[in-house]
Amino acid sequence: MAKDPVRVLVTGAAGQIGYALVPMIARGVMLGPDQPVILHMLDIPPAAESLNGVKMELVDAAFPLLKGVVATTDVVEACTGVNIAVMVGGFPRKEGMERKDVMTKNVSIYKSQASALEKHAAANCKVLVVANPANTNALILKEFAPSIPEKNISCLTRLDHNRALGQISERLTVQVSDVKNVIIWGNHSSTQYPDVNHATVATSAGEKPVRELIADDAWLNGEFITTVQQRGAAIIKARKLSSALSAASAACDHIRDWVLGTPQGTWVSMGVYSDGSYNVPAGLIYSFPVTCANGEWAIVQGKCFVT
Ligand SMILES: NC(=O)c1ccc[n+]([C@@H]2O[C@H](COP(=O)([O-])OP(=O)(O)OC[C@H]3O[C@@H](n4cnc5c(N)ncnc54)[C@H](O)[C@@H]3O)[C@@H](O)[C@H]2O)c1
Ligand SMILES: O=C(O)C[C@H](O)C(=O)O
Repeated sequence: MAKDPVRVLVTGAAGQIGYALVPMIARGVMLGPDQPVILHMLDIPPAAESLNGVKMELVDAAFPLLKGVVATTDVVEACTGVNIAVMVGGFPRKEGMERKDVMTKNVSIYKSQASALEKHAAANCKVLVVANPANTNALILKEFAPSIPEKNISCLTRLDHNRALGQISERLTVQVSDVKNVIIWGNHSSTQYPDVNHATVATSAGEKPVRELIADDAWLNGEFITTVQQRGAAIIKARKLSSALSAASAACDHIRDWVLGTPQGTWVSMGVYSDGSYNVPAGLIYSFPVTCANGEWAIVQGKCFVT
């Protein structure tokens, strides 16, 4: 029997991440190839015409899984009945700025959208904040939507996680799909700590530690870390725009693993509220290693990087 459609909200849908993300969702990249979806797309009035253009393209693409499109500048209409909310709406930083420099503009958006989600989203809606500063925006959303369970509010550090996998795979000339269990600790900012101390690579002789295979601690403790920390800035310098296709893909990975589960023996990085694990103050939104099953994440314990 065909599944009921899932309603997925994308805010900032007329922007560049939105333009990369909505076709991925409509193709089943986020929720699976047998899961019908109804897309809710929100943007602000100056972007209304462009948003309508995205809607026209979604119709023209004739995605078999796409059962409806709501394209609106009305936050209540956008949030009504949504099961998943991907919060991309906001302003990206420009070259030379830190992500916290867009804080004033973006945080106020998350205050007002928190109450719309709280009042109008489906019960148990899962929320992913992408817009920067992502951890702070998620924290604001959590504080201003107290009836949404804390465990349902997360922010994106999967892009950093995927960037770390990508750097290891390039360095070792192995398939990125053979590398797993890196960890991004902390904020989606240049203060994050990308950790390879438990990461492994699948080889013909079994799983081997990344540190052993790379055999270059100076690179792993230096250039590797700064490359991952600074990758967002490097993309902005190269493209004159911030990352979009990789951010959209990471958002799909984040939601897919949260809803459908992480593979056995694999963890991923998610920005989630701290329960005090690893002595991170309780209530902060912080990136930890997590496994997911039955639609719930759990922080992986015992992977402390301070030895
Ligand atoms: N967490 C991550 O890994 C990650 C990665 C890449 C980008 N980002 C962030 O994602 C955000 C979006 O990036 P982008 O490149 O798509 O930007 P963009 O400027 O291309 O698109 C943002 C869209 O948000 C819309 N918007 C602004 N205020 C809004 C509001 N109140 N409600 C709804 N929509 C609103 C804008 O009109 C625009 O269409 C930025 O903050 C960027 O820094 C985060
Ligand atoms: O770096 C940025 O400002 C955009 C995004 O957060 C990224 O990491 O690519």
